Amino acid sequence: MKTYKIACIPGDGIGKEVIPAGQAVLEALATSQNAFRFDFTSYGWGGDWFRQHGEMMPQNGLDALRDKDAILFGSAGDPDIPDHITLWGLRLKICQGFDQYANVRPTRILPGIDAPLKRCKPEDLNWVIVRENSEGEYAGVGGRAHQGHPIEVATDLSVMTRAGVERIMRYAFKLAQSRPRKLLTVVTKSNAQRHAMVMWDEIAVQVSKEFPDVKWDKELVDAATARMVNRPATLDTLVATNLHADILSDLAAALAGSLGIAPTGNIDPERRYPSMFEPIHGSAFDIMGKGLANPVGTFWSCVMLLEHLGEAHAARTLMDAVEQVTADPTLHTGDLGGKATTAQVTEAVCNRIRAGSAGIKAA
Ligand SMILES: NC(=O)C1=CN([C@@H]2O[C@H](COP(=O)(O)OP(=O)(O)OC[C@H]3O[C@@H](n4cnc5c(N)ncnc54)[C@H](O)[C@@H]3O)[C@@H](O)[C@H]2O)C=CC1
Ligand SMILES: CC(=O)C(=O)O
Ligand SMILES: [K+]
Ligand SMILES: [Mn+2]
Repeated sequence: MKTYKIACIPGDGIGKEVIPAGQAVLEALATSQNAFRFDFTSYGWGGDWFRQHGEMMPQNGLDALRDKDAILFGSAGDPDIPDHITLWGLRLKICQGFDQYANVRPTRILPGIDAPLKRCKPEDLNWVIVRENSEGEYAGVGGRAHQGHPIEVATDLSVMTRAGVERIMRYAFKLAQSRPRKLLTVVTKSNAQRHAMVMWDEIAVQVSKEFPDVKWDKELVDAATARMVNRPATLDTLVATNLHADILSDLAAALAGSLGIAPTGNIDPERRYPSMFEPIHGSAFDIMGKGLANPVGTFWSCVMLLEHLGEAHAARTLMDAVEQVTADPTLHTGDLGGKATTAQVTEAVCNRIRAGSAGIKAA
């Protein structure tokens, strides 16, 4: 039987709660479908590892992940360690080390979820945000000098390469082409950022010629926020820089009901390295350790992981189970206005998976 090697990295905060939940639903799927197996290896990297070893993950940690079929990731972020240390020491080390340059963030309003926009029907909000995930504002280029003196200076330089922009544009156009509406919005800020973002726009025009059947438009990022709120149905696939898409995707998740339901894949489209799947949220210091975290963002990320592995049937089964559970408000966690715990939602999804496959076996 096909066995997939999956690295699990819960990381910090509620990552430690939602990743075991994700593993449980994947196990339930494997057991009930009996078509493939998972070989999970868990890594205790993150803030606790940092306290013991002075680093978020071992220097050569990527070597342990290299031969995995996929990585399931929780969050990097610890209340007692600066956020830039935790993020760069773990998540960005993996994303950049494995050149996972396409960060894919689908959002839609799942059944049973009371989204905050009163004029937005569920069918009006069905987006995928493609985030450039390897350079731009998060290239890590910059520095500080004269530290502690009145003349202190600090820079974070946004770096965009032609190769980097071309590959993310091509990925986004291809993804838009694969979706029914074949509609792409290129998010930019080329009015104020007059060098790299102008190149970004130019490359969008060039790459668009390879995709004559994709309708596309351009929107400045500030106006894009308003369009998401006021005219959500005019959007389908969006492509944006690392920082812009980071912000827009939290907004998208909130408009669909909660940060706790939104998934993402950090994809290496060329499959040179394993890709990494994670909920878009962070460590959620305010609720960590209480069993209150919504695991749906992780489950949906597991759906993306399964799709990446080519297990389309299992992916659909899991998404169906998740949607059956969100449809029941008694199974909503606090972020969705409910009282359910992480464990109750997880158990409910596992039960739906088992019931679904029992139904198929009986039929
Ligand atoms: N990919 C990653 O590893 C990420 C790491 N972070 C890190 O996480 C830490 C906290 O960051 P914040 O800005 O507070 O963002 P956050 O996403 O952790 O939390 C923002 C708000 O959303 C709520 N929330 C998030 N996920 C939830 C879930 N699954 N269920 C219920 N409620 C949920 C939290 O309780 C909080 O009120 C920081 O250290 C940050 O750097 C933040 C985002 C992504
Ligand atoms: C770090 C962060 O906020 C993200 O990857 O979404
Ligand atoms: K995360
Ligand atoms: Mn973010």
